[in-house]
Amino acid sequence: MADIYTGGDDEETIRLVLEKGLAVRNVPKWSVLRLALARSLHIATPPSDSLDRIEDRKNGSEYHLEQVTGRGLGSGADHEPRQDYDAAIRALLSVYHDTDLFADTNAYKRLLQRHIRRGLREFRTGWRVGHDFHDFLYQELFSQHQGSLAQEFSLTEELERGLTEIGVRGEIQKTLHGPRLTRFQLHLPDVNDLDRLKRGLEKLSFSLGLQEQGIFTAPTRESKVIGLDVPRPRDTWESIPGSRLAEWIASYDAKGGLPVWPGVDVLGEPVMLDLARAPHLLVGGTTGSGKSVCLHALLVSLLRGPSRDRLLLCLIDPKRVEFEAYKGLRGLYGGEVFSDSESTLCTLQALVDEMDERITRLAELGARDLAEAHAKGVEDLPYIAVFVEELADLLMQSRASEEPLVRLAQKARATGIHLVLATQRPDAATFSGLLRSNIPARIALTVQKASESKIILDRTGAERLTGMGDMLVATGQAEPVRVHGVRVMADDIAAAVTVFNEGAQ
Ligand SMILES: Nc1ncnc2c1ncn2[C@@H]1O[C@H](COP(=O)(O)OP(=O)(O)OP(=O)(O)O)[C@@H](O)[C@H]1O
Repeated sequence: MADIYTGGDDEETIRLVLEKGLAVRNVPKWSVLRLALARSLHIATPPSDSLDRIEDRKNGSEYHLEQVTGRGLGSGADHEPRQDYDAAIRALLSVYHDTDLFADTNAYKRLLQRHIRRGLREFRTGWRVGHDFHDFLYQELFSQHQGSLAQEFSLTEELERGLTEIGVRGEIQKTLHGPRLTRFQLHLPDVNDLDRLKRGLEKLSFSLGLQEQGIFTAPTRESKVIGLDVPRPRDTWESIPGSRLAEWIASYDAKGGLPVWPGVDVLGEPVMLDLARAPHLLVGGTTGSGKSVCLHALLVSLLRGPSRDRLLLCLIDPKRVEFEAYKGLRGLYGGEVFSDSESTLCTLQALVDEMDERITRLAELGARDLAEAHAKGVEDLPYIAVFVEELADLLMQSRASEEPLVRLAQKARATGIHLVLATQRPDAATFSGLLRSNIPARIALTVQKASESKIILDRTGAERLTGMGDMLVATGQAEPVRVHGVRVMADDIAAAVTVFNEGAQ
């Protein structure tokens, strides 16, 4: 009898990882199972027992402990290297689950299977074919490492040398560490040094070997002191786990509205924006920049947020992959995730009708907006947050969808209907003038060209971000804020959906 079972979706993930991710031949499938186990053990909370249910057994497979943990291997062979890690893995899981799994082999196998299936699910939801799998795994497994003192020291020295090279005389007064960047507070005795510094930023990045990632300046309150945000090597980055969202929401006291937390600022403080005030948002970034993870952070914020009992989500996903995890949500507008162009167009038109009805209703109530209607005790008008996963695909499939989108962007603000439009192709055809002028809030993840940054933010800069959820968040007129995104994973989404559904019962 086999020890570990997988489903059809697990097997498909294993196949993709081997063929497209690791790009290797003749490597056994169970080596991916081992990677999946390592991935799952990096998550602090135990895998859920719902992972015991295997939907598609027919296309699944079976594995033995000999393959996965090497049980029994090498024990008798004289000169072969020992490859039996079973006791080590059993010990690891015993500590993780705080139970003696040496005394209960069935429980051991069950937990091992849960971990492996959770790890595979993380690969499925976190990694996309076409993205670098090694990079993905590296980030997943090693991103929590802190920078050493020696690294910090050498970065300071290199920066001082680079500043001299571009002719800037400055003194580093303070060094502050954020999750990915180090902020150097630089005192410039001569104001002309500021011009030299700004002109020389590209050379300075080059001198520090930062390639396309840039050094950004940040104003400070002190006279003649400027902040220089310098990216650190990737293995010193601190990832921002999805569990932080629940903490931030719990300590948020204001009632109502649609607060969302895309991530933390350069120094690690949470950054919030209220979608109800935004009132519509564009999220742009090249493929692999972290757009989908960012959308999940916004969605999880809403599902756990203060208006969760008055919220409908309208999810439109022409790619059909990103919003799978929300299919069981009770608060889905229209009861489904929309993907084909016909039903999407109908839905957008229905939203325009809903908006018009709400405008009349608000006028009758004497309320200026939905928040005022709620304050007057109106119960039957929930907020509706409309998420479009890929605006460019939607418009390519159905140009007619633009008209209802523009009408919503122009007039839906007061009625509590808010748009979040995401695209990996921020160009003038996708984000047309009419949408641009009515979608004031923007999030730019890393883009390839400065011109794309200008389309999203009306300024350059996003082409010099560090990728993987690094973003510039602009609301209204204020300067964009640099934000490192929350790393939301499948478990965070599943937990938020459960919290929401329990409240909706
Ligand atoms: N906030 C984050 N912290 C750490 N890593 C991240 C973060 N956001 C994204 N990543 C990494 O970047 C990868 C790509 O993210 P994501 O799938 O969201 O990109 P995308 O822009 O939606 O790509 P595509 O447009 O191809 O779907 C993730 O698998 C993850 O490894």
